[in-house]
Amino acid sequence: QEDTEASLYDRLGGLAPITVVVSDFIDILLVDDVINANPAVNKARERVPAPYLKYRVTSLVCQATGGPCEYKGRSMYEAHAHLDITEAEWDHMVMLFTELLDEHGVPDQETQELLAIIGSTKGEIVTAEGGS
Ligand code: HEM
Repeated sequence: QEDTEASLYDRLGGLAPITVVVSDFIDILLVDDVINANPAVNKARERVPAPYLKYRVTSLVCQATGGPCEYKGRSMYEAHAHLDITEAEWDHMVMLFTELLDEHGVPDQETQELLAIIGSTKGEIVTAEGGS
């Protein structure tokens, strides 16, 4: 990446479009049957307010894309270890995210960069041992 290239944050249009995509994405995950089949995730859904999650995920994405936010939440491992997230649930989440970016008209280059950022967290988030 050249120094002169705009940050991913700027190319996505800044905080307003990022908040919309994050909000839509969390709304989709909260009612998704595959994700909610995980009992620990389903339970967390009742305990953790959606607006809180949207705020935290937005500040993380804003920071990771080069925006002016500072993520102050837990590490990805601390936030997800108790959820026993499987590889299959992860793959399903990535599929839903990719579809959503397409619906919002996010171009291919920016989509690939966002998927790379998400992908870099997989090792901390997918902690389930077996299939389930
Ligand atoms: C299948 C994939 C995922 C599922 C099912 C999932 C689900 C959840 C749930 C249920 C919580 C609340 C946990 C609790 O407080 O008990 C949470 C927190 C969070 N997740 Fe995820 N997550 C996934 C992937 C991701 C990814 C890819 C990111 C960002 C790259 C992310 C960012 C966060 C953040 C920032 C929090 C809040 C941390 C805090 O409270 O300090 N999650 N997630």
